Amino acid sequence: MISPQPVTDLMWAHWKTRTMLSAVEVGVFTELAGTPLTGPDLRDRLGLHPGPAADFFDALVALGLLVRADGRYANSPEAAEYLDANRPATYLGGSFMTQCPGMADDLTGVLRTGRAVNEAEDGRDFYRTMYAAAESVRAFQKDMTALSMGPARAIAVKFPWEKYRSLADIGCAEGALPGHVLAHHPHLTAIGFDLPPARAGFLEYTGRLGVADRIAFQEGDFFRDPLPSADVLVLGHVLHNWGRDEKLRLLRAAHEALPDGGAVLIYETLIDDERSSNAVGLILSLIMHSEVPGGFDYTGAECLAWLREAGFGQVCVEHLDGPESMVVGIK
Ligand SMILES: C[S@@+](CC[C@H](N)C(=O)[O-])C[C@H]1O[C@@H](n2cnc3c(N)ncnc32)[C@H](O)[C@@H]1O
Repeated sequence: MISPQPVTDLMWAHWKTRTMLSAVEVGVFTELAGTPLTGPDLRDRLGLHPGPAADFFDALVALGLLVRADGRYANSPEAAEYLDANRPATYLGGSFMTQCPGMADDLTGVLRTGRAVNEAEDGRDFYRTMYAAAESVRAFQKDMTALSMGPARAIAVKFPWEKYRSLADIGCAEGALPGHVLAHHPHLTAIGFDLPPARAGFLEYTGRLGVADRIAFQEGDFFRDPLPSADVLVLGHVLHNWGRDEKLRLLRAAHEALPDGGAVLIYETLIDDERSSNAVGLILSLIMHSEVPGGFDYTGAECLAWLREAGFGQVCVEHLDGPESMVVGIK
């Protein structure tokens, strides 16, 4: 008999997400920061009804977000790091709250029409609209940090930074990648390169990480201006916004800007070469179809071929964390 479990698991995934979001919304993880509490104390501080509270807290234990010891609840290490609103350099809860509810409601329409829900014509149009108001710039940047925190921290330890002195993050948003890499590697300096509206958020976020004296923001348009020069050029979740020709244009520009021996480092939720196991990579590609027409996610094999076409001799793919991988090309 074929078990229905794989499909019911996907339905329950929705409820698991909903439970985490309610915990973020009522402030469970922020309340528990540094202070384990009994169930009744936690419930009273959060103003929750006694009926469902115990099941709610224990569900969070089962989800790995809380731990329970000696009758008290405490944050798991992951919840303490990423869901406590008082730790703004690593807090992801706010972005989850805005990204998750209703986010995918328009997917069926996109599948039927092939048109972006926001009616953007391409990536340029998407950013023009997104960056029209300061609040939407900051909200977008926080969403980018929620996506790039995992790969940024993995890249900080997996890439051989000891061989290099400088990096430039092209399309840096808030600067999660250079911020976390510099926090791990005191010998490095960095430039964050992005459109002018990204500046304020970049300075605020990297300032919080205590690396402001080794990092600078350089405004520019990567389709019009030369890329900054550095030993390593990073393109994180950038190529997937664009069509094949623009992807190649960016890789050629990176090759031109790098010194001999310099590296381009691309990180994305790379689709596996068989296009059958990295569901997040494939779903993110669907999100590109619904937000930035022309953009698409791609496999490691495709990226290696583009890098060779752009002139990079030595190229490789390495898994980072969860659905994310990096592709490196040496000039
Ligand atoms: C999808 S976000 C990725 C942000 C970040 N690298 C990350 O991994 O979270 C793409 C970034 O490219 C920037 N960008 C888009 N068009 C650009 C252009 N023409 N020139 C420079 N930056 C651009 C956007 O402002 C945005 O910060």
